[in-house]
Amino acid sequence: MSKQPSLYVFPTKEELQKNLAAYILRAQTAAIKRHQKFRVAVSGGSLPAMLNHPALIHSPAAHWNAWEIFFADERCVPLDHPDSNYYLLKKEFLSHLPHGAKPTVVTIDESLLGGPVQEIADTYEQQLVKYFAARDTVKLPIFDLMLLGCGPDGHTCSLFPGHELLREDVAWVAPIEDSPKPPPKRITLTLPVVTHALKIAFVATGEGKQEVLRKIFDEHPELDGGEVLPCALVNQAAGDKVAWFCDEAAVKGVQYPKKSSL
Ligand SMILES: O=C1O[C@H](COP(=O)(O)O)[C@@H](O)[C@H](O)[C@H]1O
Repeated sequence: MSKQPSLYVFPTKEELQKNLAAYILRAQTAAIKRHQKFRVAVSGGSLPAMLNHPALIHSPAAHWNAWEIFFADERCVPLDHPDSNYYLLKKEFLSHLPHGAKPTVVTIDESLLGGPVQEIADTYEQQLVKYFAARDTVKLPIFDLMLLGCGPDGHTCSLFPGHELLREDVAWVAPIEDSPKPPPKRITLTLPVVTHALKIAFVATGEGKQEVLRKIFDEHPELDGGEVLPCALVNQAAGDKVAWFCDEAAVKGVQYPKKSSL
């Protein structure tokens, strides 16, 4: 059995969204069967808009009230600020859900903004402990699904190339105060938490992602002692739990074997 991530490529945004919806609903159904809940972590950036498709939003297979939505990373700004990942998710996805759909959405504690970022991270981690500890009396939470973006520099969540946070192996949620991409103050799930999820889906589209996808899939800097990009670290650690959803523009020039259907 292959232990490699799957790289799915679709000819249109519409096809990508439909296949992503099918993948998410499959993960949801399996999770509900296992533990009556669907625990998913969601990124900001270009990801929330990809969820906005009738194949997901209006699917009769979606059990919204079983969804527990967490943030893969969040910017330390008010929840109604355009930089907030919650704000984006609400605008692009949550506000489009059918009447009566009431997923649980776990946001950062806004009352802590302005104080230490460490406290915002610790408080978010305590929220995770509250949701996960009853089932997972273990070292790490087990998300049913991570829905992640990939920045043009290879970052995911708020885990940036070369940053010391990539070595964090105790905390579930960590603060970052020097994010190279604004805003500088954020919190993020840590790499061990991300790679411990049952399934991890990346979405990367457009020619702006070509170069980084070539590096992630075709180059092996670790063999030459080079710097491994955060998205590549997830690929390495999580193997066939990882599925990439891309369009043709993003994978132009990528040699890694591609798939066209789930
Ligand atoms: O800053 C962030 O960027 C990444 C990637 O965003 P994208 O627009 O290139 O997809 C995103 O996944 C992360 O949640 C966000 O905080």
